[in-house]
Amino acid sequence: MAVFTPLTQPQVVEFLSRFDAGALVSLEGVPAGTENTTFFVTTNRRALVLTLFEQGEHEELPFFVELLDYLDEHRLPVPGPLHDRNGDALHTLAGKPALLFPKLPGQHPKAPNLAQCHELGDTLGHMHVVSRHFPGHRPNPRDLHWLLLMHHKVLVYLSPEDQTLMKDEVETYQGFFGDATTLPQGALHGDLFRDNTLFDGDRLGGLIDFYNGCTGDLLFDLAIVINDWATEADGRLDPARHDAILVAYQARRSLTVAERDAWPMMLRLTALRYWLSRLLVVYVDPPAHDLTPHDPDRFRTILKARLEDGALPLPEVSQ
Ligand SMILES: Nc1ncnc2c1ncn2[C@@H]1O[C@H](COP(=O)(O)OP(=O)(O)O)[C@@H](O)[C@H]1O
Ligand SMILES: N[C@@H](CCOP(=O)(O)O)C(=O)O
Repeated sequence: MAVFTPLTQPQVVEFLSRFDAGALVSLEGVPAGTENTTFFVTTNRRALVLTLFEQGEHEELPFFVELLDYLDEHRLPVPGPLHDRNGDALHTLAGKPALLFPKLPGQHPKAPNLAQCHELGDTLGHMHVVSRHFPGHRPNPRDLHWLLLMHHKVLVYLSPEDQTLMKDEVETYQGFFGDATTLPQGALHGDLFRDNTLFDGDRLGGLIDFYNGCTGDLLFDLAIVINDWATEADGRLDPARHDAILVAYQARRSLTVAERDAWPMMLRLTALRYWLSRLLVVYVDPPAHDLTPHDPDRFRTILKARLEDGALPLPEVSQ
C-alpha cells in the first residue's frame, strides 16, 4: 500500500554494494507509512530499513541525517543512518533520495502502559538535554508563524462556531507567545506520536520518522507527546499517563518557570497545529496517493478539552 516506488532485487543488490552491510537475503515492502516508501532489507549480516523519499523538501534531508547522526552518537535510541564507504549517507535510488537505517525492534504501542510512558518521557528528556547543544538549524515548520499563515486556508470549510474557535485561539497564542523566544531551545522530533515509536514489550526499541525534526521550543515536542500519549477518547487527559511521562521527563530536564507558565497554552497550540494540518490534508492539499487521511476532529476534541479543563498540574520533581 505504501510502496509508492517498487524496487527490484538487482537494484537493491547494487545499492547495498556501496555499504559494508552484507549481502541481500530478502526484500520486503512495508505497508505502513504514509509519506515515503519503506522496505525491510535483510542481509546476511543485519536487518535494515531502506527509505525512499517520495515528497517533502529534499534539500532538508541533510539536516535530518545530521540530526540522526548527532543523536545516535549521543546514544539515543534512534536509527542512525548507515554511511557508505565514502562516508555518505544520502544516496539516489530509482530516482529518489534514499537512506539506509538499522531496523529497530518492536511495535507501535496503541494503548501505552505506564512503564512505556515512563520510558518515553525518560528518552525524550534525555534527547532534549542532548539536543540543546545540537549545532544544526531548521526553524520549526509548524510553529506559530505557520498557524497564523495557514489557518485562513481552512476557515471556509468550518462551521461558524469552529471558525471563531480557530481564529480566537490563534489570536490568543499570538498575544501570549509573540515574537519572544524565552523558552529553552533545541532540536525536536516534531511529531512524536505513538506510531513514531517502537516498543519491544516495555523496552523502547527506538524513535523513528524524524522528518518533522527541527529546532525550536523544546516544550512544543513535550506538548505533542502529552496530547497523543496521555489523552482519553473524549479528549481529556489521563492523569496516570500524564504524570508517568512528565515525572520521567523532568528527572532528565526540569521545566523552567517560563515553560511551566506556557504549558497550558502550548498544549492548546499543539492540538490546534494537528487540527489544522489534518484539515489542510482533507480540504486543501490532499495527498497524491489514495490513503485515508487522519481525522481532524480528534484534535478539535482535544483542543476543546484543554480549553474546558485547562492543563493538569505539572508534577513537581526533585532532580
Ligand atoms: N528504523 C526502523 N526500524 C524498524 N521499523 C521501521 C524503521 N523505520 C521505519 N520503520 C517501519 O516503517 C513504517 C513506515 O516508516 P515511516 O518512516 O513512519 O514512514 P512514513 O514517513 O511514510 O510514515 C513505520 O511505521 C515502521 O513500522
Ligand atoms: N502525525 C501527524 C502527521 C504528520 O504531520 P504533518 O504536519 O507532517 O502533516 C498526524 O497524526 O496528523
